[in-house]
Amino acid sequence: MRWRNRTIASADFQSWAISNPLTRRIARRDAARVYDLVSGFVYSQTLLACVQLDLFSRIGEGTAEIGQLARSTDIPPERMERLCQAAAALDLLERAGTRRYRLGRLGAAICGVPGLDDMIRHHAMFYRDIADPVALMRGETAPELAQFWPYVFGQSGVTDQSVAQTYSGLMTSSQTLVSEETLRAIDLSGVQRLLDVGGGTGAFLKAVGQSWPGVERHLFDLPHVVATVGDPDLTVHSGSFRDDPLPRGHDACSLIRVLYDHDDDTVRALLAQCHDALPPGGRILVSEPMAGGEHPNKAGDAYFGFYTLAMTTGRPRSAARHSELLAEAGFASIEILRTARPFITGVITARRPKASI
Ligand SMILES: C[S@@+](CC[C@H](N)C(=O)[O-])C[C@H]1O[C@@H](n2cnc3c(N)ncnc32)[C@H](O)[C@@H]1O
Repeated sequence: MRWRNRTIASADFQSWAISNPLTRRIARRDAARVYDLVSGFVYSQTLLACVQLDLFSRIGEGTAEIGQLARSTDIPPERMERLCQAAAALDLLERAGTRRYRLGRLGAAICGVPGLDDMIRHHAMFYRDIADPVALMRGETAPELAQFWPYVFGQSGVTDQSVAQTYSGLMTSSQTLVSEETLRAIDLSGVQRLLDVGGGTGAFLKAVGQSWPGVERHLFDLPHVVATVGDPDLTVHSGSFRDDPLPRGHDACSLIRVLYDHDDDTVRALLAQCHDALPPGGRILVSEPMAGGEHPNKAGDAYFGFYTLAMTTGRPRSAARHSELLAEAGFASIEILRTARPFITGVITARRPKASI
């Protein structure tokens, strides 16, 4: 490895590799990847500008001319053209003639995911938080995300109904893909009563109802969050898992995108609570984006690593680490399930052993 890196890091080797027919392809690919790493932030900001200016919905299914887009967004035409060209380079838009654009494949895909535009918009805050990554890592900044997701600091943190509504709205809209992936991976046959702990506005339980209509669905979340649940088919329990006992009488419980918000001590206490609340043989389901452990991945380790850093709490965990924490809480039959899009979520199930008291 040391030899490999020393060789690759040599300028002479780089210029030889790019002209040698045997190594040219790899050298070009690596150079392009480095270029993308350097430019990644610009790409993200291009996307953010498109979303903030509603370019995708302005263009819709048709085409739009630069002058028209410039007038409707109050951006000078020359700059609008720059943005459209940048967006076209990223497959967000496509050229449809001189100074005219239609949606590109990625722009169309973004329109097809409900709530994704809101998710992208809230990244403006995250980007500000990571603008000085070293200061963030040293703890010298006051990240905005820590204020945006105040519930992680406990029940008392949420006092403003509008704050609860904003983050619940984001969670609900981003839940569609997570539910899809989770429900594709798990089998709920035999489950009679499911408690979704930290269930937000009930989007996951709604999806459970569609795929598993026989399952009785219960939701537990903070008082300000459950106040936004409008589904009469759900039984709602309000409380904080930090201070209140979890409701009993369920044979399964789920934690969807809950654990990565919290430190190990909170997670240990919560898993122990879930274990105690379940009957012997009861199932627990954990679904959230996961880090890669020995094989670091972009979504878990890079994106959520920094996201939770900016939240100033929580961390992404690998499936192996989740398994350790589940075993520590007394769970057995731990299974790491495969999902088609692990960058959206990873899924683990386990059971309270039949013999445990
Ligand atoms: C990241 S959101 C996930 C919501 C939902 N499970 C989803 O995937 O869309 C985390 C959820 O945990 C809830 N939560 C955080 N701390 C809590 C606590 N102490 N007691 C109960 N729920 C809590 C939040 O209110 C929020 O709804």
